[in-house]
Amino acid sequence: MFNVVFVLGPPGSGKGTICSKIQENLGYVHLSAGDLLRAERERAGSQFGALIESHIKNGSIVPVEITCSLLENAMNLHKTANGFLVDGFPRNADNLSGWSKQMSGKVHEQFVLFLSCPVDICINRCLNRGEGRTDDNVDSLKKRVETYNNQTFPIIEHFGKLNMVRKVDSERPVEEVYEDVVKVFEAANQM
Ligand SMILES: Nc1ncnc2c1ncn2[C@@H]1O[C@H](COP(=O)(O)OP(=O)(O)OP(=O)(O)O)[C@@H](O)[C@H]1O
Ligand SMILES: Nc1ccn([C@@H]2O[C@H](COP(=O)(O)O)[C@@H](O)[C@H]2O)c(=O)n1
Ligand SMILES: [Mg+2]
Repeated sequence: MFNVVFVLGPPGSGKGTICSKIQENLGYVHLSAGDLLRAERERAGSQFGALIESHIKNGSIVPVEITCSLLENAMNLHKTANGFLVDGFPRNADNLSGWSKQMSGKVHEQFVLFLSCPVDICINRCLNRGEGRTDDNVDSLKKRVETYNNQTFPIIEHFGKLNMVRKVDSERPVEEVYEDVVKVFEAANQM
């Protein structure tokens, strides 16, 4: 059974940055749903490239069957990992129900790491990220934030009702955020 930590927060809240550091130090494997979708978009022969790009530009959510299969395939490549950081998933009700259908009995969901940061700061971080992403522009970011507010935040609230959310303020410098994140992992792994 794979241990899974979902990592959620607004676009630009620092999910990828913090997950890299956890992967480096705590033996969890970082799987970013967005990165997996971008890789699938670029894969020669993929039948989903155009569909994925259209969702990415519009800040909308790709059907779960595609994303969940990419995640499960990636997990199966790292069978000895301590656990997986599933970054940017589940993002909406379709993601959540599809994941439950495909993954129940195969994973243990430890908790949800919620990186909380004001949206104006997040948008500025994305606009200055400098990675050439097709969705790091003002139009796409407006739509991504709308999707986050209307579809993703309710998923965080859903997990909150199950007492699974560990919230960390990610408006602060990376090192400070990471220090608190490590405490969350230490507490979870002592139980
Ligand atoms: N705590 C922080 N303080 C300042 N800048 C940060 C912080 N965390 C991340 N950044 C920077 O903000 C940008 C976005 O960070 P990152 O890619 O980790 O966010 P993300 O949550 O994964 O975003 P997305 O949802 O768009 O993939 C990057 O340029 C990163 O270096
Ligand atoms: N569960 C997901 C995750 C992401 N997407 C699409 O990818 C875009 C970029 O995601 P990042 O986490 O890298 O910011 C996102 O806006 C979605 O279009 C998705 O569909 N499902
Ligand atoms: Mg990211």
